[in-house]
Amino acid sequence: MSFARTNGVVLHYRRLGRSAGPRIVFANSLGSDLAIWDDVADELGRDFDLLFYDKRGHGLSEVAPAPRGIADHADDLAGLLDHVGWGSAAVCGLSVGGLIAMDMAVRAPERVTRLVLMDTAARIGTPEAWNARIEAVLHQGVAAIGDQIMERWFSFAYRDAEPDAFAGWQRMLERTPAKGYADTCRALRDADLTGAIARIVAPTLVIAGDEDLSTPPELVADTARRIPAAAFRTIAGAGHLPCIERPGDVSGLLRDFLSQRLPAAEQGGPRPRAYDKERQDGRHSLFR
Ligand SMILES: O=C(O)CC1=CCC(=O)O1
Repeated sequence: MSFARTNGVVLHYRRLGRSAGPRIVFANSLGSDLAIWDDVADELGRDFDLLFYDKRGHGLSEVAPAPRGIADHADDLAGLLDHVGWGSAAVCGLSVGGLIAMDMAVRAPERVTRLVLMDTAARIGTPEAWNARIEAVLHQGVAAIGDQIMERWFSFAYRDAEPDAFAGWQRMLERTPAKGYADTCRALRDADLTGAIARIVAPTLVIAGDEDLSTPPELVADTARRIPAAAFRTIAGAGHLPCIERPGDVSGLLRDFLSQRLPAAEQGGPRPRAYDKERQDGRHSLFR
């Protein structure tokens, strides 16, 4: 368990895996903490250098006094990379974590070697829905919306097959500080990267759980189409959190994507011309 003060806030983070391996940092969804990646970490840790963290207002990270936008979350992540001495890394973001990852890929492309966007979109939800959620959480606590959110997070099959785990993930959600949760809802409400993501240059893999009710696959696919070098894949039998419901499928997709040879770009070096040509021609297997 480690902590770093970055961008004016103390973040909780954890490093796992093979320190000489390719680097991946994982950004979490609203109401979750870094435990959601545990099974993925078990599968990827042999080969990859892994960094997990709780975004501000979540898990063991500090709740900042004032609400901040997605760009501030991306700056938090950049500060954490500085703290651990990573100039660049593959960035994997889930839901609001995906917005954080997209923002970083747009504003600091040199830091993002590859991008994995999971169950996310350039714009998520409506201002009205976010305002209603903020009101509910600030007046009644996160538990007041817990049942409703859990229905969107997990497939019915998972709820039936894993009742104890389902209850455990609901406790994670409901223990999120109300202010940290509401502040992140505000950041989501105000975020629209629809135009900006056309500028993403990192090779990108976009993943959707085919039973996701929060960011349905069509919405996720629409975001993939707006990113120049993006491949889109669905995971069968998963809701909004495929890293919990289908960690083997998630790890397999990440491993394939991150193991494809993009030599000099891997740790932030210049991308070879041949690769760009291949990408433009649509011949690279990830960009069909
Ligand atoms: O809580 C939800 O409805 C799902 C979600 C939306 C953005 C996020 O990070 O999670």
